[in-house]
Amino acid sequence: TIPVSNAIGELLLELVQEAEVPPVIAAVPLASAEASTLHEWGTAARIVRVVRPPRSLARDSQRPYLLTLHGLARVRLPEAQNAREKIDGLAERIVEYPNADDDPSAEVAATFKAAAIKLLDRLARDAPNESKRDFYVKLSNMVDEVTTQRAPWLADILISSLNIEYADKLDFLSAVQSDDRLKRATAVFVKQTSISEVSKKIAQSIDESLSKQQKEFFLRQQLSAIQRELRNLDRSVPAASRSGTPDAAERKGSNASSSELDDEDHAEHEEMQDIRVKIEAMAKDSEERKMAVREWRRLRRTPATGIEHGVIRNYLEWLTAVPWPASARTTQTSTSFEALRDRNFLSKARAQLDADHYGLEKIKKRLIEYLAVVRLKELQAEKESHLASLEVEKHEAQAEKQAKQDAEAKTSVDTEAKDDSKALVRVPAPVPKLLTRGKSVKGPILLFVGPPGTGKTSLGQSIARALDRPFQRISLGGVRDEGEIRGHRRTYVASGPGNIVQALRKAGRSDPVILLDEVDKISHGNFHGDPAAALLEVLDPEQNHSFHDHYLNVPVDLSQVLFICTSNTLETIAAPLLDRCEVIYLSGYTYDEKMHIARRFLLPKQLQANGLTEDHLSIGDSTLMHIATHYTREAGVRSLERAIGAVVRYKAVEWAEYCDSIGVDPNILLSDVSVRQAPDSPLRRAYKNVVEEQELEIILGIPRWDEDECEREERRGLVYGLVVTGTGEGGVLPVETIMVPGSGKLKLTGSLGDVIKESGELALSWVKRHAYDLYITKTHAQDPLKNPDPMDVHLHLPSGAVRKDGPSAGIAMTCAFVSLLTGACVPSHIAMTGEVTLRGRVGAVGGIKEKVLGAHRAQITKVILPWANRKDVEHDVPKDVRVNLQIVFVRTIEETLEAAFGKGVIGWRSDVLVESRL
Ligand SMILES: Nc1ncnc2c1ncn2[C@@H]1O[C@H](COP(=O)(O)OP(=O)(O)OP(=O)(O)O)[C@@H](O)[C@H]1O
Repeated sequence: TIPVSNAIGELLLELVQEAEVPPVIAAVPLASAEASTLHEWGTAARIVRVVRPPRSLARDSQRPYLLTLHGLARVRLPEAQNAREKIDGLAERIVEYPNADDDPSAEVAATFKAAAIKLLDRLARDAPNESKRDFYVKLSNMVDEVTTQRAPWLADILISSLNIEYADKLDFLSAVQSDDRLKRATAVFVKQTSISEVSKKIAQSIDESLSKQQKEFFLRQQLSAIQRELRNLDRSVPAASRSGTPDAAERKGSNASSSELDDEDHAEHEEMQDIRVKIEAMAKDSEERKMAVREWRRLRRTPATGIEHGVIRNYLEWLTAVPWPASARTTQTSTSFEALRDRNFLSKARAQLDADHYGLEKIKKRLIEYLAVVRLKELQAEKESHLASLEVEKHEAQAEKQAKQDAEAKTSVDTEAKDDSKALVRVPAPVPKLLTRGKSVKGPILLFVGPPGTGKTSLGQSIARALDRPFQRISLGGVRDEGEIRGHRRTYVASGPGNIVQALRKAGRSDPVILLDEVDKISHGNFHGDPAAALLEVLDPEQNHSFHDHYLNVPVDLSQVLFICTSNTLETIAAPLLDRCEVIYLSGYTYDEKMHIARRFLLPKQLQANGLTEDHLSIGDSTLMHIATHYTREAGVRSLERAIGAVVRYKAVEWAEYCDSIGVDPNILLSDVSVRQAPDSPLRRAYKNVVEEQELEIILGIPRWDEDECEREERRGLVYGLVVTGTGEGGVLPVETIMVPGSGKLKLTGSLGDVIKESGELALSWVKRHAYDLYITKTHAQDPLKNPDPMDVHLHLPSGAVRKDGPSAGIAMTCAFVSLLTGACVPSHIAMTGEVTLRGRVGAVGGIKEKVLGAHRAQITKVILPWANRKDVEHDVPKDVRVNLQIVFVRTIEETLEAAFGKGVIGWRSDVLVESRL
């Protein structure tokens, strides 16, 4: 059955209706699919049926007639080339009937049958479905059973019904003789068989290479399809049947609106893409990129539901989140170098430090020097790397030029008959390196040492602000495990990177300022490794460009990070760590400085934090001073800030109650309230925006330091020494002595170390040696502790739980023994520090600034210090403290006794004042 155009269809229909027997026509194919000329051979066929298109579509001229024909014999068109126009008019006389009644030879028929069966078997094997296979099998059986005479007829049938090239079919149609037809059919079948064999082979090999990936792909597709189905199933369960379950409401909510929780496939895909983009942004050939690529591949291979998948994914997230220099450079150069290139950088930095901190002049000066050095080095490094990149560009241009020249030379060498002298051996010039890594661009590591609350941490923040870099703080207090700094290996459950890498990630840039807080509180070697040793690697500029974090397991470049350490004391810091740092001492503030800090920084900060303004609350100088002296006793300002915060909060409550009572919004200013005040009401309260000194007891409670003041008394055997506590704060410590019945021994208590014990014994020995000169005994030979009655001396330093050591209490203990044995008292406004020798000399001691400031805070008015410490007082003690304090410098114990007890109070037999100079 073939479609024919409407015109031909109408004609044929007429013909059929007019004819008595079914008419015979010639069906002639086109010479090729695209050609407009006819083929020379066609088929004579009887018309079986002509079908008109349905009436509803009749007007549609595109709709063809369907013509069913019964083929009878081959026909030939001698004038096929120009038969086209005649055909359109349906010519009557055009064909010849060649005679094709000869018998084929048995041999040719057998070959034909073999070829046909082979092809049909192959087609049956490769058939995509059952019915096709049956079709080929039936044909094959027909071929097998056909007689030699009928073989050409079967060849005609096979060629017409198989999927064979058009040109081959036309060629076959042109054959008339039986043998010729069989031979041509055999050739076509052999060709078809080999085509199908080759294409099967190709398909198989492609299939093998794809099957692994496809298998994974198909499985994943199936998995997600199953998950989707399960979700749909879950949604279709009636809400009532789930209402008893705890998460019913939640699920109901998610059904109602298409929540982002449903979109997990999409989110998952986006996250993976994000990781991918970050990996691609990493520097080529860098360790981190290699590692990331390796892990990425592993991730793709592991099933998404496995534990391993989560571990690798977590690792990749960390690895890609660290700001690696190459990926970060583009963003950070623009901002951090911008700040450094600014001509006013130093003056701006100075202004920043001044805006954040009061006083600390020497420290600020040192910090400005430090910042200047950092700036110079960074700019220098940037210039060098710029030059290096120019060098690289130059080198690349040269290499390109050289390659071009070489190519030209080669062609000329080829044409000039292989002249050896022209063959140039070029040695490539070494490629200059880009200075991107391993280049430390910072100054020394700063270590701020001082008592709590003296602004160490906030100075670090100011430095970061001045450099326009992110600030991160890592608290090392109580860090016992090396893993906290270096991370834990990935084999540990729930492992992660150390706090250095975490800080880098949070900073988001490879050049932040990282403050290592409380380095003195880090613990040293134990069975968890040595965190202090790990810190050494972090801080060593020679090593930290390839810091090793156990979790990431690739070197991390810390050379761009500015590290600043803080500590309360130097005593517990390991020597190698101390060696890497430049120590800057912050020794505490005088009351005057505290007043300034409170007024300019702490009060405004607390007002803002508690939602008030200066209009709502003002605290007078004397009130602030009362808070500082009676409620705090510290080197820093942290307790002061807390106390001010408590006062501000108290007033904030008062203000809110007041506003509620008069019915106004608490946001308005106090000055506005007076205008809008509501008429008198019984609920109305009063509000006073000034805090007086006497109100403090109601707000802050009973002063903490009043009792201590009272306890400082003038007493036999009691002397006040000056100390520095473990946190670096200076203060006053009483040295108490009493006589108890005994046998002339010395008893020392109060958690004393060896050195302080020895200096106690030394002081007593000196007093015993000079007991006669001091009018304690009547002869040189008498022991003051055995005469008239045998007694023991007990020396105690209060705060027994706090460990004390050092030689600096020497003169205080000596004075205490003298007071105990003579009965004379040292006034309670005097405090002293100094080491004694057996000869009665007074030696220099440390911590003078802290001690003097501590004495000043404790309202001591006279301090006795060793002569050798005059320079410390001159350099370190603020002028306003020196003005308010009488400082006496002493060289010997005799001078100390005179300064402590008063001139002439302690008698001295003058005949012994001659000391041997031998
Ligand atoms: N000179 C100052 N000027 C202004 N504010 C200051 C000054 N010194 C300290 N402060 C303020 O005191 C508070 C405590 O300071 P910070 O936290 O820096 O103390 P720290 O020395 O780091 O203490 P710690 O040793 O306990 O860590 C901060 O709010 C800080 O702003």
